[in-house]
Amino acid sequence: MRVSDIMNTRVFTIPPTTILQEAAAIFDRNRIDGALVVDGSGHLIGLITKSHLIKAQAKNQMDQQVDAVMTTSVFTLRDTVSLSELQRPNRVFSYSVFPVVDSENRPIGIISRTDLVKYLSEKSLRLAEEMQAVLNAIYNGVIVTDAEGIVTMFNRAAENLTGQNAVNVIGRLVDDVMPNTGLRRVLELGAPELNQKQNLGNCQILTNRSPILKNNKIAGAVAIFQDITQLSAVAAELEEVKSLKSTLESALESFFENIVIVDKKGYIKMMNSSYGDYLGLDQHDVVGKHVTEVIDNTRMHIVAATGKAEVAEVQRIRDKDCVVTRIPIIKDGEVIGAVGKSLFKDLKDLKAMARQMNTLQHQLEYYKEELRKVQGGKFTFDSIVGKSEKMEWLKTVAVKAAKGNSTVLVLGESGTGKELFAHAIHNASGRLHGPLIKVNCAAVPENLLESELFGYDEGAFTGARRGGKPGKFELANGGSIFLDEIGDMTLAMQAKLLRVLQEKEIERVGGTKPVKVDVRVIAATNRDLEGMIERGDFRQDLYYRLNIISLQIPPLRERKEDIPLLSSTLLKKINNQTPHWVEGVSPEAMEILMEYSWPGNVRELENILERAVNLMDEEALITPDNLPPVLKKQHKNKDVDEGGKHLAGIMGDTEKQAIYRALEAAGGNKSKAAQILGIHRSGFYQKLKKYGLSV
Ligand SMILES: Nc1ncnc2c1ncn2[C@@H]1O[C@H](COP(=O)(O)OP(=O)(O)OP(=O)(O)O)[C@@H](O)[C@H]1O
Repeated sequence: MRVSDIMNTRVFTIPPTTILQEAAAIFDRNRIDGALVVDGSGHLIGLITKSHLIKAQAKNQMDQQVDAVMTTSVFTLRDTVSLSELQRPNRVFSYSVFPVVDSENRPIGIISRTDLVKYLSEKSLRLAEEMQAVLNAIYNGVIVTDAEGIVTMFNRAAENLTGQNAVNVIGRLVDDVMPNTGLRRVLELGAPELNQKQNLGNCQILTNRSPILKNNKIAGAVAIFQDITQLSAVAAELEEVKSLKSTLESALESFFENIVIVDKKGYIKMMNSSYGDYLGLDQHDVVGKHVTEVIDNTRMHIVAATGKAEVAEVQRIRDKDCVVTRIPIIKDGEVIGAVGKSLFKDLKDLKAMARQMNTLQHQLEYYKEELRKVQGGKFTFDSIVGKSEKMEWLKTVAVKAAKGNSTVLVLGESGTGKELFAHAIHNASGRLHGPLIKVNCAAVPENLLESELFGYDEGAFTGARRGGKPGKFELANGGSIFLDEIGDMTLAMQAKLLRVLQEKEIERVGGTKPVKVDVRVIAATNRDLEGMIERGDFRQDLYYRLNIISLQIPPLRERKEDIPLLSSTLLKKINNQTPHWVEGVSPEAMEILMEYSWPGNVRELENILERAVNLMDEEALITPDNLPPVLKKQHKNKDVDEGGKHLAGIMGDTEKQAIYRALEAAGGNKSKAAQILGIHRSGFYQKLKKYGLSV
């Protein structure tokens, strides 16, 4: 607003030569308090007021001219001067009237102090209203107090944020209505407090508090605050995203595989250091480059464009065939990029891993098998390989024998599979859920065998365990006991065993009362029990007890037709324990195996195959080279004989067959077989030995 809008237009001007007496008359006549003094050209040269006249009258100077008392440093207001200027200089208020002049300094009006005050108070009211409107319009809460801490301003945002009504707050001590504003402290210390976080109900606010200074004195305090709950949530989310990103980056870094991530246009967003190292590039330098510029034969940009995954593809990178997988990254149903990883940086790695896995798989199978063995007789008749007539017949007899409860005596040379039969019998019997306890009578020291078999009571002997110890018979209760190498038992032990078989009860060493046991006995030996009886080394009565059902397992040389099937079954077992996987036996090697006499029977066959597999590198079939010299030597001798078998050979074969048939007819009883053949028992034994036959 301009001065002319509010000025008083009644302008009284008088020349400087006017006598004061006259001037007083003009003032009275026109009821004015002052007049402007102008020169002959009408220019303002001063101001004379009633107070000038009063002072001159007191000094008896009323006959003097106006210019003697007028104020010359008069404050003139040009019409063009904005009223806002009037608020600044304090001296404005030291006069009761002020001249308003034009650009030529000619008075065009007068403005009184009363007008100015009136105007200024109206203006400040308007200003206050405007300010309130502005404050209400802003999003930040504003609380203003005076120097006493009385709230003078409280905007709408402050109302919303605090839940308080301005009407209830303004005019009251800030501490009474809002104890946490901190404004009292600001008033006391005069120091601003900026960026202060504080909780307000469920919100979090950020406040700036400052003192309001007037003439270097604290005239009040203001707090400006805003709700940063959402901002905090966003910041927290951002923190989370940041930490997730760094976790992801470290995860990718920790992978041994090469990993690259591209955006939908195929520009690299991330590459792990493993990939960078592999390419011989700095992983950070490649970010932002198109993937085709960085990785040979890449299809990452295609996958990012088509959204179609490509799994386990071979890609030549840096002159090596790598196995790579490319997966599109899909967000909200849209492909936004692709991640690629090369699992094997060289196909050779894949092969090595396949080999390793194969080995592990085989080892697993092996240990499973071993565990099965430890846990009990898990071999069944299906585990006994053999399609020869002799083996088929033996298995049929054994299956029948298994169903009953009678003692079974398994006879046969070492390595023929006696233990296998013992397991199979147990598992085919009604006792299969009970234990199968094995005792190798030859392996346990003679003096310990009794306590091993029957257990001992506490204090039975020095060093006996407290509480005693159950023997194998007690442990086998409800199941079967496999007494291996029974022919190696002393006569004294034989007597004790016989008693157990008869009484079906045992007596612990040092024990006083017998313990009933329900155990089926399966005994085995490779020794000639009948011959031992004759020599007085084995009790006949025990033999009869054991020999209720006897199974004579033929040696391998008498069932060579089983060799191919046995070989392939045993090879599978061996493969599970060795790093190589051998398919089978070559026809040439098989010919040698078929010719060999196999004194060690199936166990020997197993050992020879295992030896061969261990000597092999990558070959799939066992060849004659992989077999031990002793086998090949026998083969050569046979070749030499092949040209013409001399009579002794033919006679030997015939004799061997006759002995075998006699044994069969006698049900394995050697004395009877000798009788059938009409020869003496001792001569019969010699022939058995000569031809490697066993009962
Ligand atoms: N018919 C068969 N089928 C499969 N494997 C067999 C067969 N016969 C024997 N074997 C295997 O040959 C090895 C020797 O078998 P086993 O221990 O049963 O013989 P054994 O007659 O009890 O020997 P020993 O008298 O020396 O104790 C074992 O590894 C067994 O699994």
